[in-house]
Amino acid sequence: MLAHIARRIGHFHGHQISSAILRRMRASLKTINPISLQDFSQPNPSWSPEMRKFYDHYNAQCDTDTETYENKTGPWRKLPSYNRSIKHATGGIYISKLIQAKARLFTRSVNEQGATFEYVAFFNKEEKICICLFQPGHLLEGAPGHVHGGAIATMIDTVTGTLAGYLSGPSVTANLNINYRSPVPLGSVVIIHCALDRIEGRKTFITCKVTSTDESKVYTEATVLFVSIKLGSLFG
Ligand SMILES: CCCCCCCCCCCC(=O)SCCNC(=O)CCNC(=O)[C@H](O)C(C)(C)COP(=O)(O)OP(=O)(O)OC[C@H]1O[C@@H](n2cnc3c(N)ncnc32)[C@H](O)[C@@H]1OP(=O)(O)O
Repeated sequence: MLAHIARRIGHFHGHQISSAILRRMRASLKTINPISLQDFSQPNPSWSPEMRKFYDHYNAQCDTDTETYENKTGPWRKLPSYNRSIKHATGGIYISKLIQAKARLFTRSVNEQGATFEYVAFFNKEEKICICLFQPGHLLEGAPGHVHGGAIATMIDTVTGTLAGYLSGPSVTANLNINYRSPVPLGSVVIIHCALDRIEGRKTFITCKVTSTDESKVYTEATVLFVSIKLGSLFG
């Protein structure tokens, strides 16, 4: 666990971060609470047998043991998912300390297991792709019995953004273009497939497709543009 924390402090999505930002983050580490380092993408009782089956399938093909962080062989890396983008970083971006203390990553802001965004993502560095198993919960309803389009957009933004971050460093979404092909049933399990299209200077173009687990049904297709930024610009 400690090695994992150290890796998270020195890197953002695998990219080295500047020493000034690092100093601020280290200073704020004094307040670290081990409980708050919970990885929310670990299996929990709300996961359906199908979600668990596909998690086991990809987890078995990972390059790092999820529990011990020891190396093994496999093309995938399971990405941990915390409830803050960059934990404990301080700076001028928050209106008040109260907001800073209460801020949570949107997809991890509801504590009730299974109610909203249950997901786990895996990254394949060699192929520059990311897949995410997503089980949308009952609080994400849009059309009756189906998932709200904004919730689907949120997950597409999150997973493509994660891939862009790993490939190009700190980036923000500049353009998100979505075609909704078929409604996603609440409580089902879908796979969000993301792939690098191209990188042009600061611009990273990612394509995305949401499908059923057997990939026979396409629910959603998207293209997303991320623009890389200096991490310091987020900290004032
Ligand atoms: C482990 C933790 C996991 C945590 C995992 C969590 C992942 C969550 C991911 C969520 C990500 C978000 O939602 S981020 C939040 C939503 N997004 C935002 O708030 C971004 C707001 N927009 C901005 O800040 C800005 O507009 C930028 C940074 C995008 C661009 O501003 P800039 O830095 O001044 O750069 P600028 O010169 O304008 O643009 C650079 C190049 O991009 C092009 N460009 C810029 N915007 C666009 C656009 N909308 N459509 C087409 N092209 C564009 C320009 O033409 C230019 O191309 P050329 O001339 O070079 O060819």
